[in-house]
Amino acid sequence: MLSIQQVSLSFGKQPILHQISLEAAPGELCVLMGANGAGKSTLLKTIAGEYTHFTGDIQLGGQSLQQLPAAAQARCRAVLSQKMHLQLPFTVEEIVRMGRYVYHATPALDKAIIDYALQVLQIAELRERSWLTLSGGQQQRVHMARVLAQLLETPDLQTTDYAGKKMLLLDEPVTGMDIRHQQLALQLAQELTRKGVLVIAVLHDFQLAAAYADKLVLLHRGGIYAAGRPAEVLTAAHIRHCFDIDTQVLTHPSCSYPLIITTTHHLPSKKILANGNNHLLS
Ligand SMILES: Nc1ncnc2c1ncn2[C@@H]1O[C@H](COP(=O)(O)OP(=O)(O)OP(=O)(O)O)[C@@H](O)[C@H]1O
Repeated sequence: MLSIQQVSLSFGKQPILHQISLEAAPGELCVLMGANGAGKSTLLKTIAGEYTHFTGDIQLGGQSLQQLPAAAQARCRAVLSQKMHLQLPFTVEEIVRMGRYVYHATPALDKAIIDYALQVLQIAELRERSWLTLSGGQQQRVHMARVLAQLLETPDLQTTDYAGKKMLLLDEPVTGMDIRHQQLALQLAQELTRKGVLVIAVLHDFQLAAAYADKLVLLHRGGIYAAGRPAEVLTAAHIRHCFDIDTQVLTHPSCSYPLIITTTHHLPSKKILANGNNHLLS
């Protein structure tokens, strides 16, 4: 469904993505990981059509992304960005409704899908509230409901097969969510993959990535350092190289994925801290 061939992208003279090649199939949950600044959001935004000045080729369903009109892109993929800048006091329901603008569906179908998305994300009781007054985790759930409303064609997760038709791009979707809602959001993503949706998600949490990813792509300095099943990619050596921390990768009899525990902590030395932050140490 998604084919990325030798994609490179710079901002000014600064190269950010280098020769990225990646294939992702319908029904796959592909997780992008990497240290801060590795290029995850830039890659996601490029796939989302936000950055068009790349070299190489990105094909979506056999069509070059650059040939697909913006409206057609919006109907086949939904995007949850890392940062949402909303200054106006939209209600929760109004924000979820924004997901439906790309369609010209009947008001009854729009309402049924919005109601369904609000229920799935457990925010139905917040529907009249101003988004500005919500907690960070609640705001994130509203945005998950918005992208769900954009993706769905029927108000359920059973009747429609989306294979080859829909892609969901999630940039740090669980940031700010408590552990139960993190699980809820990723179980929803997993459920969507079972209906054929291709999901690409940026995650920072090793454990969540290991538990939910079908394919894990580890980015390092704008290139792909490793890609494959979580157990192949999340090795202590790869983590050491890309994150500069030591870990132990464990197996557990009741767990089908690797468990990662950190074994060393690399804080700056006391001398460096003292030079820069005297007031903190006094
Ligand atoms: N619009 C931009 N103009 C210039 N540089 C940018 C721009 N967007 C991102 N960068 C730079 O590109 C690099 C990759 O940024 P990106 O946001 O993709 O990283 P990331 O892997 O998502 O990091 P994080 O984990 O911190 O979210 C960083 O060095 C960043 O400063």
